[in-house]
Amino acid sequence: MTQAMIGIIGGSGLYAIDGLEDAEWVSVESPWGAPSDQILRGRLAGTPVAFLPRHGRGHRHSPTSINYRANIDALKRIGVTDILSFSACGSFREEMAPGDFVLVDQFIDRTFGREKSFFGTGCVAHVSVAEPTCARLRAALAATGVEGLHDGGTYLAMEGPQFSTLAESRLYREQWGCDVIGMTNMPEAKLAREAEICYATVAMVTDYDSWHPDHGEVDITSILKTMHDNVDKAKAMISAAVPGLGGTRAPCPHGCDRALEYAIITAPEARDPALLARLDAVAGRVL
Ligand SMILES: CSC[C@H]1O[C@H](OP(=O)(O)O)[C@H](O)[C@@H]1O
Ligand SMILES: Nc1ncnc2[nH]cnc12
Repeated sequence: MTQAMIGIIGGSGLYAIDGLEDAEWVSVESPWGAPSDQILRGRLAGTPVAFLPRHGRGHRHSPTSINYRANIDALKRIGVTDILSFSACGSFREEMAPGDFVLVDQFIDRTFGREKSFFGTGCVAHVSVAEPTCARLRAALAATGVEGLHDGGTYLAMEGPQFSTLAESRLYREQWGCDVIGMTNMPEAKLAREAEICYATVAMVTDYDSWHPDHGEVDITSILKTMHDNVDKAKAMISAAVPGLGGTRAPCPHGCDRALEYAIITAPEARDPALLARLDAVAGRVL
């Protein structure tokens, strides 16, 4: 039986968490390059936790330059079974107001120019991301009952780093039915699925993007202020959710932890040994 270790990826404004027992920042080497930062490892109410600041401490990496593969590989390598991703986002819904949190259940991936898979020439795999976040983790987060929580929402992942034009904002909201927008949760969620790690996103609303007639353009100063106000709520949510996810971990009822079971289609004799070596942590279970 697997022991749960909860990975927490902190987005803009969330660069560390407090209250971890035996906390230490550890360096994790990955064959996929350098992760965003060291990982803060410790225990929360006895449950092993590994925290990674997505942009690095001091916010050094842009959404495009984050090495998402190294981040997910490093978390897998130190034993993470479940990831709670925390992210700042813009809102397309009047009722999803700045300060509210949205438990994302779907994504539209409009990012480009990022490495989106651990697999490729020499080892081809196709996993399903029809349900890109884990319903079991979402339920645990919903049960924390923090104020202003919306259970379900579609997150538009854009490349950035510039915010959207008004026409894009209206398109995503009116034609595509998106609820929130951010720049980082893709390919992160896809890579977590390839690594067989359950993944859930808490999108923390900081602004109304640019569509809202009463709120004007997105402005980074007010985003950072709202984000600053959101951080305590995020930390409270982490403290409330993590203990219930700890202990011996039954197989995920939604199959996130078995995503690779039938996904690799390259014949064993056609596989590239160099790529297989890099896949040791991510896909070692099935290789
Ligand atoms: C600081 S606003 C733009 C920035 O914030 C979000 O990052 P994260 O998802 O890591 O919180 C957004 O996606 C942009 O990268
Ligand atoms: N409006 C917005 N668009 C993209 N990413 C964001 N992060 C926070 N607000 C955002």
